[in-house]
Amino acid sequence: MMQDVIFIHNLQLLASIGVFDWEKQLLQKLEVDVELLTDIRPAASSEQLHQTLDYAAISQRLMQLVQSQHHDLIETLAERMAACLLAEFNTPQVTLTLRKPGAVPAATTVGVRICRQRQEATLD
Ligand SMILES: Nc1nc2c(c(=O)[nH]1)N=C([C@H](O)[C@@H](O)CO)CN2
Repeated sequence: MMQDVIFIHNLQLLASIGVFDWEKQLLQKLEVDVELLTDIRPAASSEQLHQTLDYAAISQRLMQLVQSQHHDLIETLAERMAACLLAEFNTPQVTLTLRKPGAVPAATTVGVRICRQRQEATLD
């Protein structure tokens, strides 16, 4: 069973995000954690970056996606991020947490967590 994980924790992004008009006029801080299922053994034995999931490339892609357009809901952005990672990187499953720390002043943070699998994925 494939159970290794490449992860990125607390990737900080500036995004045009929110349902209210004032939120369309500025950028707000978002934080992302992602975990991508993989098998690290081929890369571990070959030491070849192309045989694993490049966390720098994944981070770059998420930053690019966030900057591409305004999103009203963090749900929409989280789904787009997970779909993008499943389509463009060699992983059968993505778990993603998206936080919007400034959204509720009385709370440390708020957000969503989703787990999405590739349609044709078999996990064992
Ligand atoms: N479940 C959600 N609730 C709310 C969202 C959201 O994206 N998902 N967004 C807002 C506003 O944009 C808010 O962040 C402004 O402070 C409210 N609730």
